[in-house]
Amino acid sequence: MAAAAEPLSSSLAPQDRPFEIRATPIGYLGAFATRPIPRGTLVLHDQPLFTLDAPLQAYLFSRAQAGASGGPTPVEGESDDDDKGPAKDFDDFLDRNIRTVLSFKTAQQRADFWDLANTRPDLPQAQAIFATNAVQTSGEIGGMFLLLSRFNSSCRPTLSRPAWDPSSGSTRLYALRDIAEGEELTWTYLNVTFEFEGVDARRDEMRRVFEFECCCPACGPGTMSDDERRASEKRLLQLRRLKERMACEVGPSDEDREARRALLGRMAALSREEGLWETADRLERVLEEA
Ligand SMILES: C[S@@+](CC[C@H](N)C(=O)[O-])C[C@H]1O[C@@H](n2cnc3c(N)ncnc32)[C@H](O)[C@@H]1O
Repeated sequence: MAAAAEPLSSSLAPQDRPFEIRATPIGYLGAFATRPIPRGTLVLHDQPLFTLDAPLQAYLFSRAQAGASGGPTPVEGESDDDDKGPAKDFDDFLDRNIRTVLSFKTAQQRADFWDLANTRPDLPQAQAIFATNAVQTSGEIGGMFLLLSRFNSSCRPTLSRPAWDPSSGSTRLYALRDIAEGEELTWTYLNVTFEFEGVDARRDEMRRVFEFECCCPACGPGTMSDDERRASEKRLLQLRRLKERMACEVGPSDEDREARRALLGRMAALSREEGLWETADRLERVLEEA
């Protein structure tokens, strides 16, 4: 299988990876290209240090609250914290389970985990690091990836969103366009349904979901001139309107089909102008089949 031939980024020496982790101009860490990366290149391929299945954890917590004992031991996350008494709440329960999982990892892996960003001081520390960095693998399962955790979000990302492969238990991120040496490697934390929203709506959504102010090149203050910002907002508004019109062009006639194709072509071109490369590629694939 082709996937098996692609080495995990974490198994490569840092100098063999096409990126390095270093400070961004803002001060926190990020990943930067150390050489030109052609469009389509597999940039990051990694396996999680561990995963947490949210529904399973909720079930285990309710079981622990109910004082359940005996019966089969659940596979994931049952900790041996009996000496500390019952967990105070769900966050405490998750924190303990993460610590238990970590106790089976190497000293280096544990040190790398504790070194990751923590923007959730409201949570117990292990759970806070998980909440700051975990990435969805499949369904409601969160994956804790040590390298991917250093990649920041951008609303005009240079990389695709992480694509989870259940057969290899690994995730892959690809270059969406040619990337120059020194450019930051980013992906979009926001769900694609938000891709056509304007800067204020995106920033609000980032704050609501991820609890930080988005400083990416498309959102950060001073990253665009007023003219560029106006042009961007106009393109996004056009894209939202075209998307609404697409929903109406569902008829079976040749004319309807041509109208759909014209809309898709216009949307793909606008997306590309806006730097929404992944969306443009997706629309072009739909256009080929329309
Ligand atoms: C998964 S970590 C990314 C790596 C992190 N910057 C570091 O220093 O390790 C996620 C955190 O990075 C910061 N971050 C990521 N993308 C950002 C963005 N577009 N604007 C502002 N902060 C961002 C936020 O603090 C967020 O909680």
